[in-house]
Amino acid sequence: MTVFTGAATAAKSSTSSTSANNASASPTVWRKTSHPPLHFNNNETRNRNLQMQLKNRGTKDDWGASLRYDIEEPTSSCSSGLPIDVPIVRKLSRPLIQQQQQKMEDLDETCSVSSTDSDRTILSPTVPMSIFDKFLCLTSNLSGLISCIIAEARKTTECEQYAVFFYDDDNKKMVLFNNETMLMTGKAYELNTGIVGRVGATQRTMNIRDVSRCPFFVSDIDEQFDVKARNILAFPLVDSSHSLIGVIVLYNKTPGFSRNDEKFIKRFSYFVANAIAHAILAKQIEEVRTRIHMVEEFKVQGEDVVIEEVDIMRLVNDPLRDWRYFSQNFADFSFPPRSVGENHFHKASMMFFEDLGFSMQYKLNKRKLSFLVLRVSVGYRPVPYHNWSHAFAVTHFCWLTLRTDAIRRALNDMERLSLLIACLCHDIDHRGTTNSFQMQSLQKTPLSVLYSTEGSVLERHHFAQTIKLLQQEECSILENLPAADFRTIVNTIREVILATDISAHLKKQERIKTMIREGYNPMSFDHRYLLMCLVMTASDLSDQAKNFHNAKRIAENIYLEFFAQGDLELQLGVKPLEMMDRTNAYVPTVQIDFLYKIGVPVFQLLATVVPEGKTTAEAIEANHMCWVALDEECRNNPAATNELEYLRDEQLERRIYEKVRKIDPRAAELASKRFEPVYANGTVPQTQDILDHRFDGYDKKYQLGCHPGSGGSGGQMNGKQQIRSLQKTKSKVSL
Ligand SMILES: Nc1nc2c(ncn2[C@@H]2O[C@@H]3COP(=O)(O)O[C@H]3[C@H]2O)c(=O)[nH]1
Repeated sequence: MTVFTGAATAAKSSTSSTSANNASASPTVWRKTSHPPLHFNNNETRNRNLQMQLKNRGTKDDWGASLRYDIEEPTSSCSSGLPIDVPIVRKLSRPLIQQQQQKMEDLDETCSVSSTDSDRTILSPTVPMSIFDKFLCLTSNLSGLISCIIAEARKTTECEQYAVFFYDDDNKKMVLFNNETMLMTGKAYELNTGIVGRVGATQRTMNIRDVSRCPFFVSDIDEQFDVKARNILAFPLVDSSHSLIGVIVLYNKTPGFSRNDEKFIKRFSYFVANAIAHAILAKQIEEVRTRIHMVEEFKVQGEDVVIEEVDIMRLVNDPLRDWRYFSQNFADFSFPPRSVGENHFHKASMMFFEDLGFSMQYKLNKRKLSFLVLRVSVGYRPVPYHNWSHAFAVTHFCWLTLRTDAIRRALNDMERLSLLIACLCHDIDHRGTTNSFQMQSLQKTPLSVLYSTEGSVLERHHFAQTIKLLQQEECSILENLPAADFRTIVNTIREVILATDISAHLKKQERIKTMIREGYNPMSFDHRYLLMCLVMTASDLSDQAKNFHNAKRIAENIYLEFFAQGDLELQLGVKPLEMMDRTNAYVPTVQIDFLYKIGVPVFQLLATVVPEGKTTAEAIEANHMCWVALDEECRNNPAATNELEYLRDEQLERRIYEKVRKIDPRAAELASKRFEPVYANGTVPQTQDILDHRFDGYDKKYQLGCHPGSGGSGGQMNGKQQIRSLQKTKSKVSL
């Protein structure tokens, strides 16, 4: 059997001592990197091959287009005198030659390196099976697999850069792998163009010593990621079914890629090809799953829920209600709207449109409005906080604001109608996880695939769901509007729903402060936009501007969501934010920070434009004081905050009010203000605690054990300092 270990046999152009790594033989004779060795005993064959080499000299065929090799388990290596672990490489694509036993002395005579033991080992680098085990463990993460493969290749070949191309069999193109979410989204090139395309077409490795002298080199193709190629080792990835998977290009090794590098690559590429083939298959399966999920995402949440005719007729036939039907205090800014009971949310939502005159003014079809309100309510998922009761509470606060003289003067009717609809729909299909969860989670949620490039992933989805509802025949309440007005309202709804992304609000906060400081100018489109965003954000945070009991209980629901997300992230191997990690979160300090940096400023700003809402700023400042007092109480007793139950502790709540009363009696009065249980006229008294959304996590019973967070209330000020700072601010800004 003719056995060779790739003994390099440059054309006899230089002394036999030429190093295997020598860049090339004399300039006039192109070194054949892996041309069939000439050390056959049969002189006739030898001469024929020599003539072929000389004939091909300097032509495109003389470019080290190695023949395909296959790796065969060592069988007779012991008889060949080769070290036991050297795999025997047998050519597949050459005519099977007379099996001849290769004597080691032949190697000395023909190979271009001295055949000492160490060289022989170097000549035939084996690739430890442990590498392939590593590859096979990564087939579910294509990017990770590619990184691992390249790391192994660079470790052995010491190349500077690399590029990976996959073969798109459908379009017969080589596609650059750019780590994008979806496969085959990179730049595509014709097969057979450039070195990449030639290696793909011939399925043969090419080792180009000097790209500037290679006729196949095409810079636009063969130089990717701003690499300036000097030399290239490009090898095909061909799986065990001889299908081309792709091409890997290694750039710039000093002084050039050697025979050994080729040998290594030939062994390496076979396993790499199969590992990548599996990873691509896994990726394609994942993409199909994502596409299926994305199709699901385009469905309106709850669209499978049948809206019963009886429910529609109950709303349609319900006589027009005055707001006093729900409670004598229903129109107070301090009234906690959930207390009317979930069975009244739909009716009250209908009343908002009537009370503001929109039903008459825009000829809103009552049946369609009923259908929309019912369809919106089933569009919310039963998560602890971002649920239908949150949407109702937000819409109630918006209704309170829209009916004030200040807002009637500041905004036109279409803007006010847009705000009301936006509040009702602003969190439709919320999953109880944050935007950053959509973007960071390892498996890329379908929403992040759909919207991640623009940011505000969830808000864009909420808007998409809203528009789909408004376009449904049964819910098209805006059908009687002129097309231009419809577009104006839809655009306004989009802007204010996007404004509910708290990170978007923080970017606008300074502009809103400037608008307030300079005085609201109704002739300014920017001022109108900023005011609508402020009303939307205040409505979204309004639970924190009610009494402390309401604020605390709703905050509990927020942390139920946060902790459930933290549990999910831990399962996914992602470290959750401290405030979402139930074992580390300490709610009082998170609340103190959130109210001081976001909540209180929002209602102070709103109160300067809407004097009728002045009490909301006082209420949220009072709640900030309560959280500071709660923090002091809990710090003395850390064990008490091991669960969220302490937020339901009525005795603790009374102690908080006593502490605050000593500092600011007015604040204590606002924080402790409770409304009698609400019995809407003629309905069953409320039994179930409507603030209660008991919840056991998205997929696991949650283990509690949060401990007080280290350090103060975050930022540079502790709670007491923040209170003093707020009191100073209040004295400056005339509320
Ligand atoms: N920590 C904290 N965050 C809140 C509170 N109220 C609202 N938020 C956050 O403010 C965000 C406003 O937009 P979202 O409703 O999407 O999500 C809301 C919560 O993440 C609160 O009381 N505490």
